[in-house]
Amino acid sequence: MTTTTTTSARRQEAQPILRVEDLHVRYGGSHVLQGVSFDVPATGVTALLGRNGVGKTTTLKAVLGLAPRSGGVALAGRDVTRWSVTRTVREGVGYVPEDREVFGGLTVEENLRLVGGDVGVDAPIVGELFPDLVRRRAQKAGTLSGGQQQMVALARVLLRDNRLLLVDEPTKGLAPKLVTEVADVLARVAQTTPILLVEQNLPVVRRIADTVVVLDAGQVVHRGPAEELVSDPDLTRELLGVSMRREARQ
Ligand SMILES: Nc1ncnc2c1ncn2[C@@H]1O[C@H](COP(=O)(O)OP(=O)(O)OP(=O)(O)O)[C@@H](O)[C@H]1O
Repeated sequence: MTTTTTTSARRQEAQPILRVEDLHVRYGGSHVLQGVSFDVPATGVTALLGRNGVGKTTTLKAVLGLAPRSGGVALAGRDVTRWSVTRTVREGVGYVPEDREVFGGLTVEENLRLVGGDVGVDAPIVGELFPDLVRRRAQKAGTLSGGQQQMVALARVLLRDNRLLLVDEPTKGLAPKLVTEVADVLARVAQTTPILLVEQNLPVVRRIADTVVVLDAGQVVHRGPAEELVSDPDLTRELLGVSMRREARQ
């Protein structure tokens, strides 16, 4: 009896927050995802990697239901494949898309109140993770730098209760200092909420990812610990077409 309880507790502990099984996406005649399967553990950062155009963004969209999908998607063991996007978001899947999509004509405060209701910038998590946004609460979001806009996009999603975050290339186009700041914010968020992260910047992957999933031509070609991949220049070259420069690895 004791053994059964222990086994069941272990099984629960080991249950992934997200399970993707044999996921397919077709856009017209183009078969973009061709049977993608992977798990996202219930803790930490899982980085979804791959060369340009292999289907990383499409995978995030298919998990949410924003891309036409077939196959299995389970959130904490529940099959969500028939759920609407709205329901999936309400059930705790937060999405930060690649293009940031802040409302440029609205202030930082107004952008956050769109999802944060009465709280907005005054929410404790904003003060804790984004003090700069609190200072800039009255500034129009369209006049913020790319990095600051990324912080608004992240803060907006974090005002909800999330069980899983899908974050698409949050450091793209940012200056090195801001890349580090965004990575640090994500690392702190991941202490409480698992993240599936599309990221091209390998030093960021090394800094914050625990696990990696590599796509190529619409299929998973590698899964494993992040450190194993990023510390192996031959493997990164083979799978991603790039390798970590020596100075970036230090
Ligand atoms: N709405 C769409 N209609 C048709 N084709 C699409 C659509 N969205 C994406 N694709 C195609 O699907 C493929 C995968 O695109 P996706 O954006 O998922 O790749 P990615 O790995 O995220 O690329 P990148 O690293 O360049 O952002 C590409 O060939 C792209 O042109």
